[in-house]
Amino acid sequence: MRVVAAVARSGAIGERPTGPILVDEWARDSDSLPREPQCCGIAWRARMGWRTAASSAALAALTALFGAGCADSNGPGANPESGGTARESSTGPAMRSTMDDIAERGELRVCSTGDYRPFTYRDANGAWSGIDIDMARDLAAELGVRATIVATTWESLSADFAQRCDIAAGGVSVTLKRAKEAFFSDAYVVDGKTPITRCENAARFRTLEQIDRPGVRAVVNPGGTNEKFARERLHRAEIVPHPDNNTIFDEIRSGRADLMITDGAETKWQARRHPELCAVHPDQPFTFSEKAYLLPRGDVVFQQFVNEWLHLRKHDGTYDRIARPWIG
Ligand SMILES: O=C(O)C(=O)C[C@]1(C(=O)O)C=C[C@@H](O)C=C1
Repeated sequence: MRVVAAVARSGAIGERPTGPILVDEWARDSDSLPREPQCCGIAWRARMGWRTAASSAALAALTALFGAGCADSNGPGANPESGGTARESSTGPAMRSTMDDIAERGELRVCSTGDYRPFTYRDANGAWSGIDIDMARDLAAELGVRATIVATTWESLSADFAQRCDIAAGGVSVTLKRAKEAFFSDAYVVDGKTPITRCENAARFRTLEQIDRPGVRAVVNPGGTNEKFARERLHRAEIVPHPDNNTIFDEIRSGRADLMITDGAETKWQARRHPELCAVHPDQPFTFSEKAYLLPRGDVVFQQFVNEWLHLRKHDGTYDRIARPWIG
């Protein structure tokens, strides 16, 4: 699993970067990130880059709300003593945000599935753990509220999120389908789909051509990007649905299924837990995908805050500290 140190450090807002800047396994980045110009109390991060293009209209509205001085940090309003207008307009009518609802409620509602380690897990006693569970708790602490984890499923994630949650966390992949309905935070992990199988079969299932053959049983959890991948890419192999993602790897161990194609991070975690299972080329997966937090559509204020928090936590050691016990 690779970690995104910064999604895009150059280019104007809305401009697609040449590619994510990656660091190896949880490596710490240096302090050498370029400083972003602060504008009207908001860091207009160039690293927000192309993903923010989706919210450019909302950003434009925010810019208008906070004043034209935002456009030029050397322009009128940049210096509070210059008598410019930016400061005045920033005290104008406040833009209502999920941030305000969270503060009033005293609670951050976090949708999570609890079935995808190392990111989210709910044990038999109902206790939650995982990298993204701890990260969500850290976000709640930063907001000065309690975190309430709201159990959801991959099939009902989008609907549950829209109705019941402020954020969804737990290995959520960025997809364009979801991006039509919600915002995403910046990505914090780059991953992709790769096979996991019993080790004696690892050489047999390296390519999709090898896997997609009659007689091969690929077990699949419903509702997420795994199922989408399997249904789009496997036509001759048998797709074996298994509804419980916490017991799905037992299907492979027992021999009832031959393999599963899932995210590299999960194959590594499960292979460490079950030595008879092998992650097949988890660092050269079949696909490119990113993990991010799902956020309310249109709420640029909350999105900006979450991105600032995430950026700092990726660089102050918090993310590494939380992730290390899960990834070794
Ligand atoms: O849908 C997504 O966002 C996911 O990445 C979740 C998903 C999936 O693709 O089904 C990924 C791996 C886990 O095995 C469970 C769920």
